[in-house]
Amino acid sequence: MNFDPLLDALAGPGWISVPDFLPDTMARTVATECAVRWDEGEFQRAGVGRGTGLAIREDVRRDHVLWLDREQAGRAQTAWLDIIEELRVAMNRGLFLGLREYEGHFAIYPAGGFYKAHLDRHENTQARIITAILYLNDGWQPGDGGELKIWTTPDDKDGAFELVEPRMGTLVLFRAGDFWHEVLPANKTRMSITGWFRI
Ligand SMILES: O=C(O)CCC(=O)C(=O)O
Ligand SMILES: [Fe+2]
Repeated sequence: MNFDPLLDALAGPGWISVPDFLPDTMARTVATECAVRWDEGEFQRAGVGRGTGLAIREDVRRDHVLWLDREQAGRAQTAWLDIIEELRVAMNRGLFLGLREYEGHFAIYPAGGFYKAHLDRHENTQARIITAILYLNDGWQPGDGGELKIWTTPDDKDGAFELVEPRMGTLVLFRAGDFWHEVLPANKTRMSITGWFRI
């Protein structure tokens, strides 16, 4: 894969949205694996914070997550983790980010789900450097909701923003500590993989 446009965007504006980053056939198989694990009841309510500060906050976010795990990954999930690893190496080569690992989870927002405006960097740790989100919604249409609202000026939560439609195969990358973002209420079940490259 050619990651140059992604690296240029991260070095410049600091964020990018890439429609059809994953070919449809592959994105669909990832989505199917996600749906199967959901049906098997393997997801948990997502929390806010980390460690002993982790709390369920229905006023802040209403998604359910399942952490990716190479040991338990199906074929599609493994293929995704391989692409992520290639991207990690490319970012380290091109941008000298010194990223050591990736942590990611499937996320499902049932109808009515949202995630209020936030930054992806936890208090007291700088470890999450780059956020990567892959959307898995087949046939997403305006009106389905669940757009990602991202404020496009670093550290700014009031100014210019863009809305990203969570369409099957779209990838969003941004510098985790710099960009305020929010998931608008979903009107239909919304699926994705969200992950972070860490130092
Ligand atoms: O799914 C999205 O569009 C964003 C999710 C998010 O912001 C997060 O999980 O931290
Ligand atoms: Fe986030």
